[in-house]
Amino acid sequence: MQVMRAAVAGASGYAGGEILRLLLGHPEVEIGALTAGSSAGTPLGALHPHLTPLADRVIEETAVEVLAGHDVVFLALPHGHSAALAAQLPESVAVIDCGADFRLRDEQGWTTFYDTPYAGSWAYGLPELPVGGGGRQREALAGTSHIAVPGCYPTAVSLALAPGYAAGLLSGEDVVVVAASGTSGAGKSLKAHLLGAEVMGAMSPYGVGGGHRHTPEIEQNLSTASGPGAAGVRVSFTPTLAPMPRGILATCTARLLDAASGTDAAGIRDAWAMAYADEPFVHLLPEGQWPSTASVLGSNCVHVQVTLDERVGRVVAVAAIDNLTKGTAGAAVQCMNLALGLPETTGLPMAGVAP
Ligand SMILES: NC(=O)C1=CN([C@@H]2O[C@H](COP(=O)(O)OP(=O)(O)OC[C@H]3O[C@@H](n4cnc5c(N)ncnc54)[C@H](OP(=O)(O)O)[C@@H]3O)[C@@H](O)[C@H]2O)C=CC1
Ligand SMILES: CC(=O)N[C@@H](CCC(=O)OP(=O)(O)O)C(=O)O
Repeated sequence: MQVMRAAVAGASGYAGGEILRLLLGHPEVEIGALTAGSSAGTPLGALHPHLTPLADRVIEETAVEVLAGHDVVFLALPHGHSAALAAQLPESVAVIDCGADFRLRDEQGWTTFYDTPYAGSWAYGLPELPVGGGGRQREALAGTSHIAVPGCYPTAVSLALAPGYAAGLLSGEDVVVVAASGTSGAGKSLKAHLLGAEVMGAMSPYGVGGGHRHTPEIEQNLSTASGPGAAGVRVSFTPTLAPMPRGILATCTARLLDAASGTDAAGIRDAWAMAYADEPFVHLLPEGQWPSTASVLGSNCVHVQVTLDERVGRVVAVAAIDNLTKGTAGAAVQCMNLALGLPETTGLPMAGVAP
């Protein structure tokens, strides 16, 4: 097969760096242009010393002329930059956008949570998401040329809870999610609250009270899993910042639907086991073993566990991912594989780095 040439815009950032780490191990891809903003002209090795084979490659300016001429372009830029760039790239180029710009199908949801104009929506890049009524989201991705990579929290939360919605077990009201993220989720540019002394040894919530922009994306995904005709899903989502560089641990609880109130813990487990039996990257852990961010570090896997809190009639589902791998760059490469017609798992790590 012909080797594909891939360009990475935002190569100096955390997401761009992780895409490059994965592409270095991808057998069907040759790394083309590396572009960014203020760091144009800098050797990549000065910014990502861990990417040794690319240390001498010099970052270029992010411009259409530099990115065109590749088979695939990864956009790992701040929100609001993707639409203008993507519109100018030739149609033959597959575009995989790690930003939020094209994730939401509902314009109202976008304008409530984002401050840039609504750009529309692209095929949503969470292949494993069950689609209510049958099928998976991957069917919408095969051969598509423009894909919106999910946000990191929506990936963890959606995969934790979706089997319960696809199986018609969970109520869409009264869903509560608390998720912790490592600091790399906030990007590389220094932010006052992420300076070492403040974040080390502390866990703190942010976006409290329904203000986090991933809320509509999580609701969109769980509504997709519920299927047409089902009531929409409303989520109370609280993110927290954890003193670790990478990882997301999402703890999600939802009430059993009245119609499913006779379901016991074994029945819940069966629904999750069936949903993920054939998914290469989503692992329902053995009973009694709970996900930990340490076990998915550097891998494209999602670890999931679920149980029933019988006393209060709530399902408790927990998922762990590496926010930079399955939460961004791994998902982006998985989407590229689907867009280009390659086997979905090509070049993606199944094993984490531990201890
Ligand atoms: N970090 C994460 O866990 C996740 C990130 N994402 C998304 O991925 C995208 C990148 O995030 P992340 O890597 O964390 O962010 P970083 O802040 O680490 O990197 C941002 C990148 O964008 C470049 N950039 C900034 N402004 C411009 C500009 N005006 N023109 C060209 N390039 C520019 C930067 O270049 P320079 O350094 O030269 O200024 C840098 O390469 C964002 O949309 C983010 O929301 C999605 C899911 C999870
Ligand atoms: C710890 C932290 O700050 N995390 C980021 C989420 C990063 C992410 O998923 O990115 P998108 O911006 O692409 O949606 C946040 O909460 O904003």
